[in-house]
Amino acid sequence: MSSVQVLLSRVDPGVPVPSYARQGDAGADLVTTEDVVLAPGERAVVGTGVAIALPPGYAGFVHPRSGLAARVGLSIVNTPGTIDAGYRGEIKVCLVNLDPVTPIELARGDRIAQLIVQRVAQAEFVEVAELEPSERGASGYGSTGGHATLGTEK
Ligand SMILES: O=c1ccn([C@H]2C[C@H](O)[C@@H](COP(=O)(O)OP(=O)(O)OP(=O)(O)O)O2)c(=O)[nH]1
Ligand SMILES: [Mg+2]
Repeated sequence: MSSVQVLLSRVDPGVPVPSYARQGDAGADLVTTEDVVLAPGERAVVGTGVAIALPPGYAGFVHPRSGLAARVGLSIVNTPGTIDAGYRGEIKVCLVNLDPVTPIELARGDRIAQLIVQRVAQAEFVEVAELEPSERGASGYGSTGGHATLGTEK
C-alpha cells in the first residue's frame, strides 16, 4: 500500500486526528465534534474537527462505517463525500439515519465516518462525433442479469 503525506490542521483541537484502526486499512476514522440525535429519516451535517491539504492529484472520499450502518442504520447522504485537493475547510459529514423506527444518538468524539485518500485523474474531455464500439456497448442497468426480481415483476 502506498503512503502519502497529508498536511492536517485541527480546527477543533479537542478531537483526535483521523487514524487508521489497523495497519493496511484503507479508511482513516473521522469523528463528530458534536453531540447529535437523528430521528428516523433525519439528516444532519456534523463537523469532524479537521482540515487537510491533499497534494494535487489526490482526493479524499468520506465513506460510512459498515458497523454503524448495519447495527443502527447510520449512513451518509452523499456517500462517498468528495474532498477536493484544494479544499482547506473543515471536513464535514452529512449523516442520515436510515432506520425507519429508532433514533440514533451520537456523542462528540464518536467515530462516524472514514476518509479514504485516493489518486485521481482530471479528465481532458475530447468531444468526438461517434465513440468507438465496445463489447458492452450501451447495455447497462442490469443488462447482465443477477438482480432480484421486483414485486411488480412477479
Ligand atoms: O462529505 C463532504 C463532501 C464535501 N465536503 C467539502 C470538501 C469539498 O471539496 C467541498 C465541495 O464538495 P462538493 O464538490 O461535493 O459539493 P458541491 O455542492 O459541488 O460544492 P462546490 O460548489 O463548493 O463544489 O465540500 C466535505 O467537507 N464533506
Ligand atoms: Mg463541487
